[in-house]
Amino acid sequence: MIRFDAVDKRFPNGTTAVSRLTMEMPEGGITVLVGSSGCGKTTTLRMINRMVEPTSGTIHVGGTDIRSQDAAELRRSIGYVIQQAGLFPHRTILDNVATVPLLLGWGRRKARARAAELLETVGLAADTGRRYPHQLSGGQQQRVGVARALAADPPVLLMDEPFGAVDPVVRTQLQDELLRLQRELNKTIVFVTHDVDEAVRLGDRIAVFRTGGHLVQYAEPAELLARPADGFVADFLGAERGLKLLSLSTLAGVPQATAPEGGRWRLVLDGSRSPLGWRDNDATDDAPLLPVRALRDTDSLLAALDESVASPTGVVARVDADGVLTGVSSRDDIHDHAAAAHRAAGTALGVPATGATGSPAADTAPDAASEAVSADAVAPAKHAGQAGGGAS
Ligand SMILES: Nc1ncnc2c1ncn2[C@@H]1O[C@H](COP(=O)(O)OP(=O)(O)OP(=O)(O)O)[C@@H](O)[C@H]1O
Repeated sequence: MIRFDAVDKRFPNGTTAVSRLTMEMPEGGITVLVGSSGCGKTTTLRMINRMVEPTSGTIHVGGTDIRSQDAAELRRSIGYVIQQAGLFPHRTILDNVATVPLLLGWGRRKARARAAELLETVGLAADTGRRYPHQLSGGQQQRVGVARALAADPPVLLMDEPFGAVDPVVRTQLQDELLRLQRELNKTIVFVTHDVDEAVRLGDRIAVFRTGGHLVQYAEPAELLARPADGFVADFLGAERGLKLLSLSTLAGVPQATAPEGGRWRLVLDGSRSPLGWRDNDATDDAPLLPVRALRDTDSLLAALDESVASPTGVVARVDADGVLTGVSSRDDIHDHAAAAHRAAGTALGVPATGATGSPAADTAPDAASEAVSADAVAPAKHAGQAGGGAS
């Protein structure tokens, strides 16, 4: 766990970057720091590995006051990933990844073996190791950056806008990879981003900062979206707060019926009972099938809502993990469930907002028990590994 106690940072030019920051970043979780430009996110991150020293207050990592540790040693024990990856241009990818193990005295052979293993872990081909950074795409460079940060197997990983410079498709892939890695590695990750969707997708907890390094709200994504502490947080989260909240709920609890027969639309299946598309019975026999985006229980309610309005059939095809049809869900059932998920998260007007809370234990859980929505349905979709995606 990382703990900030009344931490201030004032730079010599008089700028207050961080003000009286008290918060805990839980072990094995992803804590995301968000807020407008210049609000102190990077300064907060860099104080954790002593690249920036606090003006006052204390920071503990794993129970140890970081001032009691040698700064260089501390830095080597904490992974650090930045935008543009920050790779050494004249070193091969393998040597870039092996940097910290070599500094730690592992020996060249062992360090390179570890580097090769990590390239595979982050989804890069083995021969990537022989190349130089300029011979890789931006997304590949970011993967190398993550591999390099993981090289010495540090318990803590600091990530400063690591996916900020890549296009949206690659960004989503990198986010998926990070979530996959995190399920295996269980690191304590502190992640800075400007992007609310990225924060909601990745964060176990999200800290929203305002200029001057003031922590305005610190909560789980669902609570943040359902109960922004004030107008600043609500504005920062954006107009589609309600839809973003649905990206955190899964389709699991939505009722299913058998696929329609005899009406205008018929679901065509292949030999393994996987949906191929919708047949319009009013159209000619040679008319192409209408595409179907079949969804699994682990897909998000947002994906289901999207499919339910995009499909003229008004129903969403549901499949199991093998892609085999399990039934269909109606637009009305999906809408009802979406509304229930909102109520469960406490979005009803008039629910008092929660302010900045330093300790995770101080936050109140949404009162889900009274709502007609199953626990599965409000489980974060990201942990199911299928956030927003459709079955294919
Ligand atoms: N070395 C420095 N000397 C003086 N002021 C600094 C220094 N580093 C940062 N600042 C100021 O401290 C404030 C917080 O900066 P910081 O980089 O932490 O913000 P940020 O939230 O990460 O911003 P961004 O999202 O734009 O990266 C800003 O006003 C910035 O100009």
